[in-house]
Amino acid sequence: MSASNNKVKVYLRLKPIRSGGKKSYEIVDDKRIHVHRCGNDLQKSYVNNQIRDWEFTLNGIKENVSQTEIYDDVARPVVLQAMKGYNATILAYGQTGAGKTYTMTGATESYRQRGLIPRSLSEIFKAIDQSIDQNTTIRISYVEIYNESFFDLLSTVSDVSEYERQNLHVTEEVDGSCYIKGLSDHIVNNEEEALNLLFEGETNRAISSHVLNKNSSRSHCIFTIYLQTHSRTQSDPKYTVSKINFVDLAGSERLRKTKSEGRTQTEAVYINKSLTFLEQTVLSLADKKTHIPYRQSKLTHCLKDSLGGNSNTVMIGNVWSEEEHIEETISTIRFATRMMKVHTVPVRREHEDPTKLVKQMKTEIEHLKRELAMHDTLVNRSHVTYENLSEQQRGEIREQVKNFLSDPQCEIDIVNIRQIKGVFETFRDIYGIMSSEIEKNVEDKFRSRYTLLDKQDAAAIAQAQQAGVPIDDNGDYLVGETDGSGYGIPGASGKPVPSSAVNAKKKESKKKEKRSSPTTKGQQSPETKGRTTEQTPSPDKQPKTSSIAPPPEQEKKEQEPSQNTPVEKPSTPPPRSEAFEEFKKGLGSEINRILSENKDILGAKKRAYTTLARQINLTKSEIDSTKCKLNDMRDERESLGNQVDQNGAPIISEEEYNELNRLKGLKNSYKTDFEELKNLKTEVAYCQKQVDLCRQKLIQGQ
Ligand SMILES: Nc1ncnc2c1ncn2[C@@H]1O[C@H](COP(=O)(O)OP(=O)(O)OP(=O)(O)O)[C@@H](O)[C@H]1O
Repeated sequence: MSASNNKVKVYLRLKPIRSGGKKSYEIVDDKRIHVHRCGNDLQKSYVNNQIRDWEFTLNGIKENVSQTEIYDDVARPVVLQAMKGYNATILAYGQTGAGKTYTMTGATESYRQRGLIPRSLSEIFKAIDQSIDQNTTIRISYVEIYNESFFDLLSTVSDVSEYERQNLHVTEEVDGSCYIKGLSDHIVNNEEEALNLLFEGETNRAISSHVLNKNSSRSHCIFTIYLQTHSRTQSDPKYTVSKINFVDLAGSERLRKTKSEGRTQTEAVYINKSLTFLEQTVLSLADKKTHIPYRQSKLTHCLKDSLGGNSNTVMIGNVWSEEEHIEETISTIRFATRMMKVHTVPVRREHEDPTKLVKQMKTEIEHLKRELAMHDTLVNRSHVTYENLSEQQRGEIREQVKNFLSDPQCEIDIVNIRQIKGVFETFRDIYGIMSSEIEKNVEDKFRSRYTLLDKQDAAAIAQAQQAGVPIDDNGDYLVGETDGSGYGIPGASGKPVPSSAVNAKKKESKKKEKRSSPTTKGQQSPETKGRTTEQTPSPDKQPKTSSIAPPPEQEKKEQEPSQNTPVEKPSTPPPRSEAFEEFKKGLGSEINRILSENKDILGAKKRAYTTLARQINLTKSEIDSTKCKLNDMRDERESLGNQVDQNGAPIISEEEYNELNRLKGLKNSYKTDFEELKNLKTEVAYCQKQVDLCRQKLIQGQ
């Protein structure tokens, strides 16, 4: 068994034939069985007379074998796998009285005839006792499904509440494992404790008597051994969990044969029904159907992980050997062959103990820290620590960053990741301080230029309106509406007011006024308006409860400039393009000059590059055509028969000689030009960088 894709292994166990009984089969080899109808059957009406012989191949045919052999061949391999962390399921299926309980539990009165469960327990506890490096905890549960209801067979030895006892139901785990919620499980420390629980459960099982079995199980029973194996090494957080399900199914029975009546008959109906569901599930699994009807019955639902799940699953098909049971025998073997087609994917269920894991990681961190410290000492970095930064260290980093920002020559030495993070955090702090300072500066600048009106202050607003400041119904000062697409100063809500949203009539009348009297008091010239729109600060930088209006005196001065007094600065700066042009002529003239120079040089270099590239292409095509020509000459020469000198070299014509020389010259100039082109390319890139740099400086300087 392995963790790869597996198929369910199926064995057939034939119950020893009673004395005087007649067999209906021959064993072909240890895997094949030949079943045939005897002549007597032909008289009976219930057989299909057409088919009389069948041959089946299974994983093993067990006739007259001891309980030991069955354990060693069938159960032991999966039990050993379970001890390594793989789930296991052992199923006993077959006709009533065929020996399922005998196989699973054995004959309690005889030690030699003990079944797979006691033998498995024995093997497990022996392995636990012998293990030096592993510590395994064993828990046990025992449940029966009687008339389609779960019953905890160990509830008598546990303090399970009545509610839990009545409400056992199947739950699926994330990894696909299934368990019965509410079912009691019991830790056992040795084989004896485990066997006691097995016998306790056995006494609680539903048993009835009928013609074919005086102790017939009337329910499906699942005895489960849970194993949790930890390493004895304290630090190892890994542990495995697995379980072994021993499933003793109730036997299929023909009421005619068992002569069941009353309660036993009802039980038989339930048993046969749930076995039909089991068969349907197995059929769907064997046919790889997309929907598997696990939930049809309690049995298939709780065996979901054993049938086509993550378990190593084996099935023992128990059959009677006598010919009178040939129908049931064939039916059991058919089911067994279908079961053989069911795939399972056993997975080792390894987990990690979180407490141990944390402990292990802490130790690992300590080791790594020590290793780092040793490494730092070796490379003379003994001053480096890996603890959290102290206040003093943070102060030092702040100082380093300040120096770095103020002095372009200053560099910050990288020491470790924590210090880098500290540096970035300091940058972020400084950025935060700077941006709020900038915001404040902008606000102060506006305050120095404009008068802020409190929207609640009706008197101030009236005064402003008297002075000709356009204020809308909301008390907002109207600006930025030259083209209908700009945005105004935000209203009290703080939201920017789209110019298109402003009352259209007002807008229209204002336009008319503007056309008739461009310098009307309170109105701005189109140019000034344009500037206002351009320089309107972003809405969030505005005081939220105030509107802005230019002081009336200042505005008057702006609109009625006197001949003698110097022209007042406009209330808004010029548009960007205009300001930029002014800057280029003034403060930025030097850098602008350098930029133009660099541009000229760049232009010249680019032109030279293009010319040279063209030249190279020409040379290349000349080389190609000369080569062609030389090839033709050589071909012609060779077709006429080569003449050679005393050294054996071919004698060529003067024309061919000249062409060869020409080719040589062309190649040389191609090589030289190509080198020059490469240099030019570098120069162009360099000039481009210089131009970009100048341009950047010019933009930043404005
Ligand atoms: N291989 C065997 N060797 C000896 N005795 C056997 C063998 N198989 C079954 N028996 C005996 O046959 C009887 C019926 O067996 P068992 O109770 O195990 O059948 P079963 O399949 O579990 O029936 P049911 O489905 O009705 O519970 C028992 O007395 C048992 O000891």
